[in-house]
Amino acid sequence: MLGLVSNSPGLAASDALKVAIPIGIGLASAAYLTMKAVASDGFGSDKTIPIASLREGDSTHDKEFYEDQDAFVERCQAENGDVFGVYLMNLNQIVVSGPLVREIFMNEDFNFGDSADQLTSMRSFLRPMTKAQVEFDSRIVHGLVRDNITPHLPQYTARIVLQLEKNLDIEMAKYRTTNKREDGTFLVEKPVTVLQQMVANAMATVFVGPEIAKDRHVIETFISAMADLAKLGGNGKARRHSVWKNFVRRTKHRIRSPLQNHIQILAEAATPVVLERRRLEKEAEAKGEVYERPDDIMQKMLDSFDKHHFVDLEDVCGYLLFLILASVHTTTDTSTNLMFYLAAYPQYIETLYEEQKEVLDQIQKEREALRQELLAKGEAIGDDLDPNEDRFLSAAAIKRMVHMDSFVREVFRCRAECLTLGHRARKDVTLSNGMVISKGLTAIINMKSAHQSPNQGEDVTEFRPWRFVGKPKAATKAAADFLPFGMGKHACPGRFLAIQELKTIGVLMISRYSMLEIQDPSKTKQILRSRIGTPTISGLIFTERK
Ligand code: HEM
Repeated sequence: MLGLVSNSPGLAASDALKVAIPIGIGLASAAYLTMKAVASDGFGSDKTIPIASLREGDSTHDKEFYEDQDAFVERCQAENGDVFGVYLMNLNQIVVSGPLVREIFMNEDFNFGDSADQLTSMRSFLRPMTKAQVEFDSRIVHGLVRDNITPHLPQYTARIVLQLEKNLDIEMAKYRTTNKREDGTFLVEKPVTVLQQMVANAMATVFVGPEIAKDRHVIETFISAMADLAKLGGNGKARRHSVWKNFVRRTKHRIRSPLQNHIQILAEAATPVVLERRRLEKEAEAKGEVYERPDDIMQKMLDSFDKHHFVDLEDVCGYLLFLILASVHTTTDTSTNLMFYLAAYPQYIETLYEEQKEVLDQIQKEREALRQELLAKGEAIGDDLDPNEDRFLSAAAIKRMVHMDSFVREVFRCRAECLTLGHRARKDVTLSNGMVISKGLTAIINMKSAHQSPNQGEDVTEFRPWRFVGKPKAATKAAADFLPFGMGKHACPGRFLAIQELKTIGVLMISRYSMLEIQDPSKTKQILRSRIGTPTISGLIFTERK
């Protein structure tokens, strides 16, 4: 298998030629497609789908939407019902609301990736991730997460917590000294940079293992790959589909996607580690000993190399980088947002702090009782009951923190964009209400109809962090009433890891800081509703817990 560790195949000059020819053809097709889009009404064959009226003076719905998403969606739904057309992001899209939302997620003829690609040319960016040119629909990465991470999460927790804790302390120490204020508090101008280091290091130890995760170049490349992805998503600016921009991006990516550099850096760092692992495996075999396989996703991928038809180590690194992008970008962004919610609603911090103390006290008591039981029977106390680990943040302890779980779920519920998670139709699809969404159109989800439905309880427009306490509504439960992770077969397989990390980050923060404040409170509303990938526009002030 190691023979497959190749020299990286950076693009040769001849590849530029391969791109030059399509440029001419591409220019002509771009012009043709633009004309075509303008010429047709573009909302498909079903004329019973109402089109939302335009505000006086507007030629599209963008301005009204970006001014006040809630008011826009409310007006359109009141005027048109659950399904209506909008001209948004330079695309004709069909908004789907209420119970019909489920049909979009559950029908394989709608595709989330197709829609994301239409807006961002994401697939040409990601293409170097797979040398085998496996189709994006292959679900290899879905399976890797579902089979290797989710069921074994408790095994990875100690490593994750250690990395989160260590990197939180390292990053905060920088600000504590340089940004100390007279009242003893200190300012972190860009909290996202703290969270980036925490999350990238924690994810790295699970995906590529502790040896590679120690390499600063690797962590830096993960963080900069994330920035490249955020750039593709528009860095929080108003999204706008552009045939021309897509054409230019795809052409550039075909010459060289920025992802290629990141993959090469990872492959270079991984090569000696894989060689050493291979050596140890052979050595163990020769001695007739059992080789203790390192417990990380890279090893699992190497062990299933043939099953997944990987081509070489660089190919494996491509998939790993995709997993890093899917996990680090989303989790960093959401945990940063979580910090701002803690700052905007400081009245809830003490309840969360009390909860963690109670849960850890309880676990300590239970472990002590087990130790006493063993002693009474004259049996030895194993390492698993080491008293030094009684107050460790285990997966079980994090699970018991139901207020933190509810807080995190409420952050997701309140933050969600009103219209998002577009799914493009691969063929004409008839909904159960008889309406037909034509092939090529994007069904965009009315999240407000799900997240602010009366089924969510009282004051659905308000942030009520204990809304889900005592209810069967864990933050991992992807369903029609909770859609940040999608739902159905394609629901995010990484949500169990993501939620556990988010809760841990919340717990670590409030165990060290009794108060977080938004440096510029005038930006609070904008920050709390910011779209994923939006740069944060205010710092945070931290008060250390006495
Ligand atoms: C706050 C964190 C996260 C959010 C909000 C999030 C959200 C999503 C969403 C909306 C989808 C698309 C669902 C659909 O197609 O309808 C998705 C897919 C996916 N996510 Fe996540 N995700 C997060 C964290 C993670 C993590 C930590 C991992 C990896 C461990 C991960 C791995 C994936 C993969 C592999 C897919 C593709 C699934 C498929 O195509 O079947 N995500 N995620």
